[in-house]
Amino acid sequence: MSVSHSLQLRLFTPPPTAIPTHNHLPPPTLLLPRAAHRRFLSLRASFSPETLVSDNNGAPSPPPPSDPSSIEVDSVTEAELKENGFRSTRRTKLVCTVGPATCGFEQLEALAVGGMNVARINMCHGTREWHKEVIDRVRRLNHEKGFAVAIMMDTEGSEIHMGDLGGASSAKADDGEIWTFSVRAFDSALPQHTINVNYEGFAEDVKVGDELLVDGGMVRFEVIQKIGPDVKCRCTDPGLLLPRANLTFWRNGSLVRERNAMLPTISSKDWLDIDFGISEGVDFIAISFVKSAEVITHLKSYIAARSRDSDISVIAKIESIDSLKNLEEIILAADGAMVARGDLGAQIPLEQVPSAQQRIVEICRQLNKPVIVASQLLESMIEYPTPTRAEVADVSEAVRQRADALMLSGESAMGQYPEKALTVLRSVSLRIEKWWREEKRYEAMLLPSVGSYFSEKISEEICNSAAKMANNLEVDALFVYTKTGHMASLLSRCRPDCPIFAFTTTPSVRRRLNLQWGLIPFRLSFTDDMESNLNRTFSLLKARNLIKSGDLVVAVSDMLQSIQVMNVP
Ligand SMILES: Nc1ncnc2c1ncn2[C@@H]1O[C@H](COP(=O)(O)OP(=O)(O)OP(=O)(O)O)[C@@H](O)[C@H]1O
Ligand SMILES: CC(=O)C(=O)O
Ligand SMILES: [K+]
Ligand SMILES: [Mg+2]
Repeated sequence: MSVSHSLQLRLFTPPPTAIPTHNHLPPPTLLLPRAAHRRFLSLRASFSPETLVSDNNGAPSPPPPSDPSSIEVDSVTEAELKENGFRSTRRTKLVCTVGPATCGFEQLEALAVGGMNVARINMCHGTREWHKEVIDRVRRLNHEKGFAVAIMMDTEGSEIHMGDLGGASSAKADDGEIWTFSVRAFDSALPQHTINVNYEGFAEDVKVGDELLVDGGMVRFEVIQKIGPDVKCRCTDPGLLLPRANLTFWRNGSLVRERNAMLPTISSKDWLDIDFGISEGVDFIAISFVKSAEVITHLKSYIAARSRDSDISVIAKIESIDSLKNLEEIILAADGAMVARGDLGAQIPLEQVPSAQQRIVEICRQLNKPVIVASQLLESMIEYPTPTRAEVADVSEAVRQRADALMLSGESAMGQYPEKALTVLRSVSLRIEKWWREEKRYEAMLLPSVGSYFSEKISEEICNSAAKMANNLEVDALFVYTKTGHMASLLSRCRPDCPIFAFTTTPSVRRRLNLQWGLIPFRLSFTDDMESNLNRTFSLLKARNLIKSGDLVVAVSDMLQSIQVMNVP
């Protein structure tokens, strides 16, 4: 088999008659037939000369269908593009945890309209039937209203957590109060000031004098007495106890984890949930409390064997000391990562969380994996309609670090102002992104080569060059034609100034691209003939008023490894 790669750099200038020339291109001087105006500079790396990619004058391409509906993009993006143009589209993606406050069809639709790119369901809470209904509603929303909201299933993991408070939505623990934490299964209602704990070994593992942290320290207790399965604790830091909040215990200032470190990352209940996720065709599975790369590799091969066609991306949640120790290899094995600051902040000192976040975001970018910054971004908005200034600063910092996505947890799952919280994420993202572009704050981040094969390295070089060209020429958009989504993610990694229109053939790839920075995923059927793909895309997008004549575009594709620069005819 012959191997051929071509890196083509084309400068396509349309005839001057009908088409306004972009101010970065010199006006053409002669009126010639169309083909003669295609000035191209081509730089080719090829292993076999006879397979050099031609100038697309080979096989005739099928005529472009005239039906404009054969390109799919979500209605919110479409409206945004029409109203404000390319420059103002949001680049940072938004994930919303769906809970009792947002599980209805209209509520989900309001989130989608507000910019939700990914809906997260947390298997810690609710029944499988409940989750199935949410998945069905999101699917219906996509189907009926043209959204491409992806679904992320988050596993429970083998953490130690409280029971469900006997149906109460929360309970207040006051300073000095004595509460009982028990592994007993209570048949009837819970006695007052009693908390059920899910971990059998709890009473054996804790010692009198240990500090017990609820929800990473939102509420604290001191262990004062052990009576069989019951552990009596005195509240030292008062606060609100939420159903199934997680529990950690500390001894002499450090986390005790000898025993729960032996618990599997994926519990037997998690495997059932994963089977459920696979059969429902979720787009992402996020694995809680990942300790090593092996568990990710293991899960990925399990998914591959179970679901031949539906690719599910595996997101490693970084929320434990072990995951920080094995960070590079975990991220390398996974398809993406989440900075799960809630639990992370319970496992390492709080003041170390910001630097851990920065490191995780940076490594993900270098290894070309999408990264989500999660937890407490707008925590006060669970109760109040406006965020604190500190929360806005925290969101800004994550956007400034150029994370792929931000996530709402309780704010959207059970808060009073889910849509308002989403609006805050959206407007802060837009503002910080704009500021970044205006200030031309290009970071001096070296993007190492991530591919193992020569053809992958070529793709990387093409994307790096295309992104640089797009910035230097101040083009309106990058176009990428990608079957697997890989070229799109390589462009996203460069964090270019302009939006990236990612054309892909399958709905599931389109949904998964929705997690990545700066990508506007479109579904479009295309061929190996780039000339015909481009012409077809131009006419379809023009018919929907999404682009106009004269817009300057840089296009790359993973079928024909090329870079083309052109004005929309
Ligand atoms: N499906 C659900 N049903 C009921 N309550 C939910 C559901 N999903 C989330 N919640 C509520 O929203 C809160 C925040 O949601 P989130 O999923 O971020 O919580 P978490 O338990 O802190 O996360 P994790 O367990 O992954 O660390 C939860 O503590 C819970 O009270
Ligand atoms: C999201 C999550 O699991 C955490 O912050 O702990
Ligand atoms: K979880
Ligand atoms: Mg967690």
